[in-house]
Amino acid sequence: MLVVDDDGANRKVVATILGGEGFEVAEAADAFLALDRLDRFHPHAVILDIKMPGMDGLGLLRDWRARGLEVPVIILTGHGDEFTASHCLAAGADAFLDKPPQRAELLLAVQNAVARGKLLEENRTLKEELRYPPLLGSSAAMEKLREDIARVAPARATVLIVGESGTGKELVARRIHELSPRAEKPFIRVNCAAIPEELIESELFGHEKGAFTGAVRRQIGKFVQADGGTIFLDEVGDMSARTQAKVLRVLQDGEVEPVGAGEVRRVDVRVIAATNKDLEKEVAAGRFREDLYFRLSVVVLRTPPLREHPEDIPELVSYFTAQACQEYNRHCKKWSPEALEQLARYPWPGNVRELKNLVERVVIMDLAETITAVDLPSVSGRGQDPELAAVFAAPTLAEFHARAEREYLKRMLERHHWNVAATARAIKTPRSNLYKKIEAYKLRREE
Ligand SMILES: Nc1ncnc2c1ncn2[C@@H]1O[C@H](COP(=O)(O)OP(=O)(O)OP(=O)(O)O)[C@@H](O)[C@H]1O
Repeated sequence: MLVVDDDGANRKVVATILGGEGFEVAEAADAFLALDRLDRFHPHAVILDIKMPGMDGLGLLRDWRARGLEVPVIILTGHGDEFTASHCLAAGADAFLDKPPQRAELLLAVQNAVARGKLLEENRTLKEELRYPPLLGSSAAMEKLREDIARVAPARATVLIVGESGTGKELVARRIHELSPRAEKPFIRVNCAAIPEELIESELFGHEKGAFTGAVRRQIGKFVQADGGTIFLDEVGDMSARTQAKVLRVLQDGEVEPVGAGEVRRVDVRVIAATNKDLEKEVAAGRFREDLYFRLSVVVLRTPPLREHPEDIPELVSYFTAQACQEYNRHCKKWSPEALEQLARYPWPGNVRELKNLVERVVIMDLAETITAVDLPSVSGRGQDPELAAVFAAPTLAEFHARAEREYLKRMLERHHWNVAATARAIKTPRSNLYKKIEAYKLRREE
């Protein structure tokens, strides 16, 4: 349990009750320490006071929830009224108790919170597994990458991961963290390209309340959140010169300066950066600081584009198919050898991400049990499907119906190897009707 209260005597009361029941209790006297304890101890629940100097309990709770921290929170306050209670519950508190806490009431709230926390944790593990699959691929290129990851993980060295979009740079960063001595500490990802220029500095380094217009609350920066752990700067090539200078300072001196704070704080953070830009070119063009580039690129790992290791496609496809079938509740599907060959010939400009999306689309469409090359028009013509384009180019509705029907029948017949009886059965139309349509649309088997 984590007890957050600026009043030491109150903390002791709660800690004594909980300690007496065998709970392990950590304490924090303010919002900053609370975050630190949260990271360090991963408590099963937090007992939080509202009135505290600096950031109050409600602000802290909102901040945690906004960042996706789901730890159960029990609010304890001496100023309990309905208005505050409804605010706390709306902000994501699990329970709201008056001070001084009644032993039985407190224990019941804690037990409920712990039960909910366990469910959350199970849920999170499942979700994480869904979101962060293992780094797949047994090709020589992927084996080499895995070896490099294992080699650099234990050191504190900064790592720069370069590679095209969708090649698994984030997965690599997570693996490095997981295999490092920091694995139990936070892994914080910042997508430098997704944050507006004027916000990135306070996002990374935090800001004081009132530091600029709109800074209504104090914000703890990502570098501080990552203290003891790893920060992953994704799309690092997209940082402004000003932010680059500040990041350089953290790398050189381990110091961060929240916007408007006027003082620095020391952090111990391992930096992993990733980019799909050619950073050397960016340096040459004067858009990226050379000194920062040298600092970041102590170790460089390259994630290979999928077209360089097409032999991994069957393994990836089988993993993503099983995953999608489970997620969308579909029967498990197989891929025909021809379909897999077709995938191997495609150049995959969007790499593994594109492959994963294609597999998901095919699974959702819920075609036959075996997926054949016919089901993959988008990869056979580099994303173009002229037949379908022709259907949608129909000038009238009647013409659209006709073209769509023709195309549909043609594909269904091909899927059933032009066995008219089987096709008719599959699409639930009389065989005679199908023969008529084949005549009318002049459908012929292509050899
Ligand atoms: N080797 C791999 N094994 C399993 N999944 C992978 C692999 N490579 C990529 N993926 C999956 O492909 C998707 C894209 O991966 P990721 O986000 O790590 O790519 P990225 O290189 O960081 O892309 P971007 O540069 O666009 O951010 C994710 O869903 C990831 O799980």
